[in-house]
Amino acid sequence: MSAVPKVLSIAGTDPSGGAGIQADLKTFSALGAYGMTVVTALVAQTTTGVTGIHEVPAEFAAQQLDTLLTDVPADAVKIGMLGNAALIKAVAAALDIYKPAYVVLDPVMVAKSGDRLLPADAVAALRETLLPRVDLITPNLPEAADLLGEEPAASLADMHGQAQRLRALGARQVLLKGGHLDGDTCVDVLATPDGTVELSAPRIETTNTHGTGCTLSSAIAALRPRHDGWEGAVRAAKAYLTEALRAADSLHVGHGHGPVHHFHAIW
Ligand SMILES: Nc1ncnc2c1ncn2[C@@H]1O[C@H](COP(=O)(O)OP(=O)(O)OP(=O)(O)O)[C@@H](O)[C@H]1O
Ligand SMILES: Cc1ncc(CO)c(N)n1
Repeated sequence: MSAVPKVLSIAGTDPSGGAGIQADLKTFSALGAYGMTVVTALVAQTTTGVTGIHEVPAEFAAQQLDTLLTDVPADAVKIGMLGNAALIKAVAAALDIYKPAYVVLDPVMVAKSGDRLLPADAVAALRETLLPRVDLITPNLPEAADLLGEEPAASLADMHGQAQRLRALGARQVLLKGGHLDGDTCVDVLATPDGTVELSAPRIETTNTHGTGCTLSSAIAALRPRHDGWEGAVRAAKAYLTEALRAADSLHVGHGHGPVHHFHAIW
């Protein structure tokens, strides 16, 4: 077997364990990767919403990155909640220094509960500073609309157009997630330099959707070192997420949108 990939999540916390850095670590472990973390923000949140955010000073996020990456290089990096423009710039600077092979950016802006996790005035920093430095971005429909300054896509045809326009902004690969559209299937659009493909999965009927975006982006980061290209890693990650949504059926956590379940074995 090839060496175990060491995968870093740079993200905020979720004490309920369903989203954020906790979801990322569970995903890494379930997929056989070695997980590492740099926390950007402590978030008081659960399945029902966010009650407070305590951001880490950008210099201290940089110190965590330097301390970690000088000892343990990451084979892949997933970036989630960053919270403000200073944190965005600190992460961009670390990418320039340490040059990890694979970087996935989930441009987290708003939690499923509707609470903002990135102020509107920091979206430009994300677009201009980070987007050109990463390999893949994984926006949902409202996030793509915010990055482009357009209305959210209302159809698959709109999604194709927006995925292409996000590439034109400098993102090398774009996975535009269609979970927010209606229908029996959840279709995401992957735009790469080779063209645009639709990735479809059955829509699981469940209210346990807390952490779907975090799980998908960290699964892609964990799987990318084991695949030849982005499309294979993204397809495998989406299959994993669909199983985690199915497994959430036996999980009863909280009074809001329950988390997906990273079921892999019973010992
Ligand atoms: N009910 C469902 N069944 C199957 N797949 C789903 C379902 N809901 C979302 N997905 C898939 O989950 C992934 C995340 O999609 P979504 O658009 O919900 O992301 P998100 O809004 O960023 O999530 P989050 O709220 O965690 O930030 C996509 O691949 C989407 O197609
Ligand atoms: C910290 C964190 N990151 C991402 C999400 C996804 O919405 C969340 N709820 N919390």
